[in-house]
Amino acid sequence: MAPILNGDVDIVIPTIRSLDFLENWRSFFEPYHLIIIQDGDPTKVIKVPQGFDYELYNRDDINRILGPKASCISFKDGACRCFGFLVSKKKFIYTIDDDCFVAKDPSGKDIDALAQHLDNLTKPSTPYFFNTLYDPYREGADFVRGYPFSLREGVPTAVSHGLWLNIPDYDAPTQLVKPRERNTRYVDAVMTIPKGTLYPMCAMNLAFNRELVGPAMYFGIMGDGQPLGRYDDMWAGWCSKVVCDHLGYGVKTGLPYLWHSKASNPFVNLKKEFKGLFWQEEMIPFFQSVVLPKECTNAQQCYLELAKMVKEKLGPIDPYFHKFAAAMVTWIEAWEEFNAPAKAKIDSVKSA
Ligand SMILES: O=c1ccn([C@@H]2O[C@H](COP(=O)(O)OP(=O)(O)O[C@H]3O[C@@H](CO)[C@H](O)[C@H]3O)[C@@H](O)[C@H]2O)c(=O)[nH]1
Ligand SMILES: [Mn+2]
Repeated sequence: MAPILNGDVDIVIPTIRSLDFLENWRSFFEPYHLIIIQDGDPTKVIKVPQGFDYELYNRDDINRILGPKASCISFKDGACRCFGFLVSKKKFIYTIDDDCFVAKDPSGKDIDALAQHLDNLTKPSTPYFFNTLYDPYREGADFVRGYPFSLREGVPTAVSHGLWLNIPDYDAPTQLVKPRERNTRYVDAVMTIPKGTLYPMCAMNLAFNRELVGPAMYFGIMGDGQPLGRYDDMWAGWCSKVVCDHLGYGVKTGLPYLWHSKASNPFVNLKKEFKGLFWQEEMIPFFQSVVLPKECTNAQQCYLELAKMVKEKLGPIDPYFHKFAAAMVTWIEAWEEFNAPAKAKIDSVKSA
């Protein structure tokens, strides 16, 4: 793949707090364009540190730009970040939370997380056969004996999922029983998540190829007025993984690390997550059973088919999933409006 230029990347940041953390990233982020999604009170002024090239959207902007379609963008939840994915025109997206800082590798060197993500996204993935020496395209590694030569070309990588030192991304029950647990383990590896395997995608340190999988990176209707929160990135991770598996794209996890500085309140988190803790026992078998039609040849078409399946298969769990399926269609309508001129198969879903 051609080398990535600064102009090929947007950094999307959801914030309901402050952007002071950007000072810590200045040497790595200053050459790139930022898309800041200001959640919460639109009258609050969020200061962007001097010298950054950015566009900032608050709730009033989202409502003005999307009109009635704004209903598919969450309010009072980090899920609002997907509005930035929608309005971006770039090939690559990196999204990061505002309480994440530059981590150091075991040698004490600052980790340029964005550079590692872009390296992950420009090298192939190996979803069809696991390489036990991890990333075979990395300097100093290769495919091990017995690895089929017919599979060594790999497939395009659509998602790069990074990790976090210090505060781990635990669910509320785990946070409550292990309040002082910190992740101090730096694992020097990047792995492809095998085809047919789901994973808990965390949006704290996440990059993806917007052209390959952007339409499937919808973070759902969470937060204010919704029965669920903190399953925004999980939902997008399950949807994008089944879409990548269907389209023959790869998903990687591992390096880079960043330093997650703040533990969110476990009691607030428990309230947000509560229904998800048991609904996920039905959502995950649903995603594991998804088979997308071969006629679906891009992420938009796959996503509209998924919306139909969500309505049919998850709708019986709770009326929320009917709303969710409708929001998935609205998201694609907005995506088409902002991106692909070609009309996706929206009519067929609408008539379903
Ligand atoms: O109402 C809100 C709450 C938060 N944000 C912004 O979203 C990110 C993540 O917030 P926070 O760091 O408080 O949440 P964590 O529990 O550490 O993060 C995990 O939960 C996921 C969000 O569901 C997140 O992707 C995971 O990493 C910050 O930038 C907040 O400012 C918001 O915009 N609105
Ligand atoms: Mn956090």
